[in-house]
Amino acid sequence: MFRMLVINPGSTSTKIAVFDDLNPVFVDTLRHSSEELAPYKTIFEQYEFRKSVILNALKEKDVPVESLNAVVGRGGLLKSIEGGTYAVNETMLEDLKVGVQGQHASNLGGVIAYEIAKSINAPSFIVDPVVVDEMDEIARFSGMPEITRKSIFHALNQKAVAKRFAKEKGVKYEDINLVVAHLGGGISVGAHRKGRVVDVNNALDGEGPFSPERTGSLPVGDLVKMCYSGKYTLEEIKKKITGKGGVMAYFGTNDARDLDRMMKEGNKEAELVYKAMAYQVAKEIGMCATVLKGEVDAIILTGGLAYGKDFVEWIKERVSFISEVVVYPGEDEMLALAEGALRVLNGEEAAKEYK
Ligand SMILES: Nc1ncnc2c1ncn2[C@@H]1O[C@H](COP(=O)(O)OP(=O)(O)O)[C@@H](O)[C@H]1O
Ligand SMILES: CCCC(=O)OP(=O)(O)O
Repeated sequence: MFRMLVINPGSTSTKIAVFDDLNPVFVDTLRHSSEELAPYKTIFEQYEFRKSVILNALKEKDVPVESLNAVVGRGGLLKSIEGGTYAVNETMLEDLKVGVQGQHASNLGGVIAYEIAKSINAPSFIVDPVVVDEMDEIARFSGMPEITRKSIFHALNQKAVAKRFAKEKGVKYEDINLVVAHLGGGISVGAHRKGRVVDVNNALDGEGPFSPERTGSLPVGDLVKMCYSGKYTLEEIKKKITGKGGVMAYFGTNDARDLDRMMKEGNKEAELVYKAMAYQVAKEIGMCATVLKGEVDAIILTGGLAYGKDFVEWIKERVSFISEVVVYPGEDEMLALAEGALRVLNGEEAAKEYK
């Protein structure tokens, strides 16, 4: 039996779990308000805060660090790579610290996993990081030769729920076509063609629907004017797109439950913004259906926002004509991380090397 600590830092939460093989000892979601994270200027400055949250949770649950056989983290903005389980190595640590493709909480997953594992001489891994890239060549064009579209998305959960759906239907993931919408702090909508995510919006950096804390795609001319207005620094503009965009920009919160509550209290503006987010998700799903030439076996809605009953209904009413819509609220990321690490610990597969 192998005991694994699983660490999953997201933009609005740190999810942690301990598994004995695939049996959960505990699973916990620690949500972080925007005020709580506001004092940290960079993702890396959150390192001590997020690590202490994890170590405290282990203490509270009476799980000694020494009882762990491995630590696995959600991997971050590394160079684009194929999916799988990777051993954390020096090159990866450097790239996570720098954030070679940008800044996101998941950059801390591998780093914290490595540090905790090192203290007990155990191995550390990441699985299906946010830079998994299976995009078709045709999907990479932006219309400006200097800019290539990138695959940055909730790869771990999109793949995990897609495989769960296939298993429940008794078919192989590699034999079906799906559109998967991960609805979290960031939103990604991916076209899965026979086991490969052939197109997906960059969920981090200004593509796709707006989300609880991101703008998604913007009217580019207006954005350029804003950039040259002299009113904002580069860092301020970047923050307006990722972190302070979307629902956060309209209402000062990245917690969709606040939006839900405001709507139920009769706030019409909150209702419209909430509905507009669902509208944009539905449009993105429609786009992915065209990528798959209309051959869509199912649309899967997942992530924290998929707990919102109204939100799910608003999306469903626009996309149900395409195919069956299946809802897996929350995520299967913790189990997927444990499974990825266990396959290596059991010797079923070798850990991939990050170069
Ligand atoms: N019951 C719920 N109803 C509506 N939104 C919810 C609910 N539970 C969580 N959320 C929202 O889901 C978002 C976070 O999703 P999650 O997938 O956990 O994000 P991340 O991993 O990106 O931090 C937040 O905006 C949160 O408010
Ligand atoms: C970087 C892409 C994944 C992402 O946006 O995750 P969160 O929703 O957890 O921020």
